Amino acid sequence: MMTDSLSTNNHLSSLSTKIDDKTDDIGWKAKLKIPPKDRRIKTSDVTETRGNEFEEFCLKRELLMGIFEKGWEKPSPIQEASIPIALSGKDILARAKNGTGKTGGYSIPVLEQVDTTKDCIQALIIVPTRELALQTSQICIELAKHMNVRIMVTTGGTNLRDDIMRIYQKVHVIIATPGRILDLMDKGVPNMDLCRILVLDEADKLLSQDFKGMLDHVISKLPKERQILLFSATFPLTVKQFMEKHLRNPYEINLMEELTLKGVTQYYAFVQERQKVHCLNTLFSKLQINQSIIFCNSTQRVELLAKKITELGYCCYYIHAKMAQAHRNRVFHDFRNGLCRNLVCSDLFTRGIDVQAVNVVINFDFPKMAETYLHRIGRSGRFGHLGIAINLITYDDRFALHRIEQELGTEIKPIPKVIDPALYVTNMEDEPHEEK
Ligand SMILES: Nc1ncnc2c1ncn2[C@@H]1O[C@H](COP(=O)(O)OP(=O)(O)OP(=O)(O)O)[C@@H](O)[C@H]1O
Repeated sequence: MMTDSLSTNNHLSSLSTKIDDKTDDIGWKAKLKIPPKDRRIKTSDVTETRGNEFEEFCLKRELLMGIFEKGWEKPSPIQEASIPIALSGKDILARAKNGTGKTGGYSIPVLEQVDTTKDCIQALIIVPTRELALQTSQICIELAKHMNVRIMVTTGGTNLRDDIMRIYQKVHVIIATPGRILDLMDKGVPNMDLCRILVLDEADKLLSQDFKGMLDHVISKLPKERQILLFSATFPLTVKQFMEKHLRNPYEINLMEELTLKGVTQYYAFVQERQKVHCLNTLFSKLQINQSIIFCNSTQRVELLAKKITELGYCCYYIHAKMAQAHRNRVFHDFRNGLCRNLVCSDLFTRGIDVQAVNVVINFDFPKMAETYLHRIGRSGRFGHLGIAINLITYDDRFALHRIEQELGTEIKPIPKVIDPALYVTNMEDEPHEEK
């Protein structure tokens, strides 16, 4: 009898534990600090999913908490496609449109795979610019908020000795620009023996001539058994050689039937070089700019134009690679926080930079390459939102305009007298808005 009642009691207590677990299971989500919902219209570039939930990927509870507290309710198409495959340990080449969530597509599986009981570097994420490294590390830190993962960012333009000291403390994930991580590796500072995951974000840029084979060098320092994840919106043929050399039977994801974003309407205005500033002035007076990014083709022109815009009476920051890093950081930080409406920049900001409030991109100077054009206009219309891209085209640019239109299979229309605000202005009533 005794035994029976004991076993019944045990049974009851295990039942109540299960019920507790269950309520806890429901309860943990209710306790999260979820940011206000983003109710802006989104295009099918991010809404056309298979209907998966983040919970379905068998992620650690702590990671799920970070994802939901970031305001990410459901995985975007690239996240649905890449997370399960990356978790299976396969090499991946993933191509998806700008602003559709590639960062989450690799950082979620990276964070999930880190074993926090081990005191060693387990993943290396490389990106082409310092600002992008900062942005990416910020996202990883937010996603890992409830985990014990130690994340470190290391880029040029900062004190090398400080970074060396930090690496000697416990680090699990490093986010770096190529020059700095190679510097550190050449000094034998980070122990990469157990770093089994390498991510190249904006992979085609990292594998371009701009980085002179640096990535081959980085890979030579990693263990033989490793997983490589390549992400970008553009994969020119030049990437093939690298793939054949370093990737093992990679899983290819290509979510880009068309190349341009559905939410971004593109226009051109024919102008003479000397009319460009006047034309920009007209655009400023007519457009409803929430925030804008204006691209020039050289650092000199960035500074000159920023000066002219300021003289016209508009608030404007500028950023390019020849500025001191501390200054660059301040500009990036303040622009992202909406302290100024317009940012003039070089191609430093062409890739990856995510400022959700940008609804207008202006190519003050038209780029030469279709890839550059695509990434530049992708600074607006983030996560399926609306935006416009306006290109100032001189006589000399006319062939490049047609070539890029053809290469991207897209239409860049002549600018109409009036641009319908419905194409690029969302109701920002619920959002913080600073008058300039
Ligand atoms: N699942 C999600 N739900 C809601 N928002 C998301 C989700 N995933 C990402 N985002 C948001 O979408 C924006 C764009 O994401 P991200 O910068 O990763 O895009 P990307 O594809 O890497 O863009 P690019 O090609 O320009 O580098 C970010 O502001 C990010 O917070």
